Amino acid sequence: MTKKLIFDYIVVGTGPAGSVIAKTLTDDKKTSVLVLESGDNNDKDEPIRNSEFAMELEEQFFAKYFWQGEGIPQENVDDRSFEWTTGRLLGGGSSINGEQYVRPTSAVLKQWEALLGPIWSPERATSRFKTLEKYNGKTNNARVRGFRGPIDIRQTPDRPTSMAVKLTTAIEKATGFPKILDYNDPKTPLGPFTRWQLYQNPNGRRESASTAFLSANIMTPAGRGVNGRKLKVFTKCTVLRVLFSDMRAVGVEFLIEGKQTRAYVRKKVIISAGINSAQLLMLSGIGPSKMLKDAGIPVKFHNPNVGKSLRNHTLNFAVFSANPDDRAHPTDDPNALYAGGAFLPNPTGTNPMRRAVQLFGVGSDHTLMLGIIYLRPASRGSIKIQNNDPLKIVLADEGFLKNSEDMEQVKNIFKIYVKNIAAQLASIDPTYRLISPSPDVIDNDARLEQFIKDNFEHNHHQQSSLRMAPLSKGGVVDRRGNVHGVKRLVVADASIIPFTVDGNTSAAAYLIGYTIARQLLLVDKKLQKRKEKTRLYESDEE
Ligand SMILES: Cc1cc2nc3c(=O)[nH]c(=O)nc-3n(C[C@H](O)[C@H](O)[C@H](O)COP(=O)(O)OP(=O)(O)OC[C@H]3O[C@@H](n4cnc5c(N)ncnc54)[C@H](O)[C@@H]3O)c2cc1C
Repeated sequence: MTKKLIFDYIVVGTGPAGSVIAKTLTDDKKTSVLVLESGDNNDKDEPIRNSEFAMELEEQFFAKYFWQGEGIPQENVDDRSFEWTTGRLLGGGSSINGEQYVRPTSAVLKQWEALLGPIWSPERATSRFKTLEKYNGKTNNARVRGFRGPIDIRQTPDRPTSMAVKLTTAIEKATGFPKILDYNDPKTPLGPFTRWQLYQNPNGRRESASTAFLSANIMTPAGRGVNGRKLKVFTKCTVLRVLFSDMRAVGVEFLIEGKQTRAYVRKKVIISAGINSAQLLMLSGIGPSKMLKDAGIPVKFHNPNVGKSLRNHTLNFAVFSANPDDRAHPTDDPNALYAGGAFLPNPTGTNPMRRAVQLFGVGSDHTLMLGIIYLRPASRGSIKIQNNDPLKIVLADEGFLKNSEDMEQVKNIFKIYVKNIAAQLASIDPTYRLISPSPDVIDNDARLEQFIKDNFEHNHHQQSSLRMAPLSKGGVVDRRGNVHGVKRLVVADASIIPFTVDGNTSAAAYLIGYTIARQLLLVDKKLQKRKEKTRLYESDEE
């Protein structure tokens, strides 16, 4: 690679945020974008295309498709360590995740708007989701759903299994929330439902950021933009740091085919590296000055907020015996993946209209597992670099259950929701019995606490380590993703989520990527107009 690489923009990472940015910026066929992705293009691999592998991917974290690593032992979870990973392949996390499509609710987006202004309002978010999605499902509110966008969303299955019907009926009876048709309708954010909305084509294949935004109508298999699109995508290429001229980002240094190389920008560098974005900022001299100095990195801008405020939802499971005659998946739809679900408020009755709990059923022949996500954790973690080696894993402390309030909330979910759902399920079909935790564990506070620790997991919903907020309010980037303290450097991905989202995180990452790409284009347009005006003015003067 001898030619100097110069583009209008460089995008690091092809997860939901990076992919939508790359496509949106190059739509005009004038703007040039270089995309650098550490992983390979595995879109054709059976485990990636075939949604039936989703659960296996989540359990096995295959080295071929995932970043390999663990976070630091979690003090409040008996020093257990948990995977610190995301997809390392085209599409990032969206190519290996559990496919659940959940938009953040208006309650959360109102917080975003109050802090950051109208570009993040619930109304604008709804309008952007409409543009992005191609909803293949039912709703009572078609005005808020999109049916022609690039991301295929399948509501599935058409005919729910008896297992899903029993579970959701039990949730309905146990909580008093009636079943809902479309949980992504901002008007119906709470209640049980039999049909999940999954990132899938109509035929049940996985829809990822790669298949939606970097597909054959956008680029060739070699990563070149088609139909005049000025796009270049390099895979197997790991960005090491951002290059600066004074305080202005001018390019990046990266490894490709084992060689250290540089690429430069005319406009901006955009980091969309997900859980690795904080590390990239720190390696580039933006972060807490003491940590950077200790690591031997020259400080470009001291910002103690970098890597702080990391959040993740908690995940636990309750296991029920099931009726052997009930099927886990419909015979005609093995890609349905889940046996019903629900979004519920805090079980103790505080904030009764706000989502705090996500439930999802996973069936097998003789059991029903109920996944329980607590969506409003108060605990915060942090990301620290160990030294100036870009390939050295960070010290990721997820801070699970650090705030004792979180343990109380998870216990309440078991004591109130799980116990009542178990009672209702048993009354609907006595073959459904709560096996784990057993009812006596739920009734014993100390044993329940231990069960929650032993059984603790997470759903890889890491967010907010580079919060989008004013500097004085713990921010790392402004409302348009511009990194505080330097110029021409943007972060756009799940790491900038300003307030914890109340559902899975990839929809928020798509929203962030798309919104920021649109803002960049808008600013470019304004600058262009200003330049034209100046030119006119100058020619009048001549
Ligand atoms: C196992 C699992 C299950 C999940 N289930 C769901 C689910 O069901 N629904 C849901 O909505 N969300 C789910 N998530 C979360 C969701 O996938 C992420 O929130 C989402 O992918 C984040 O998008 P992103 O664009 O911020 O970053 P990512 O998707 O993480 O993309 C970052 C990209 O940057 C690349 N990259 C990183 N560092 C570098 C570097 N230095 N140089 C070059 N490239 C780099 C990575 O390889 C990756 O491709 C799950 C995640 C995991 C891991």
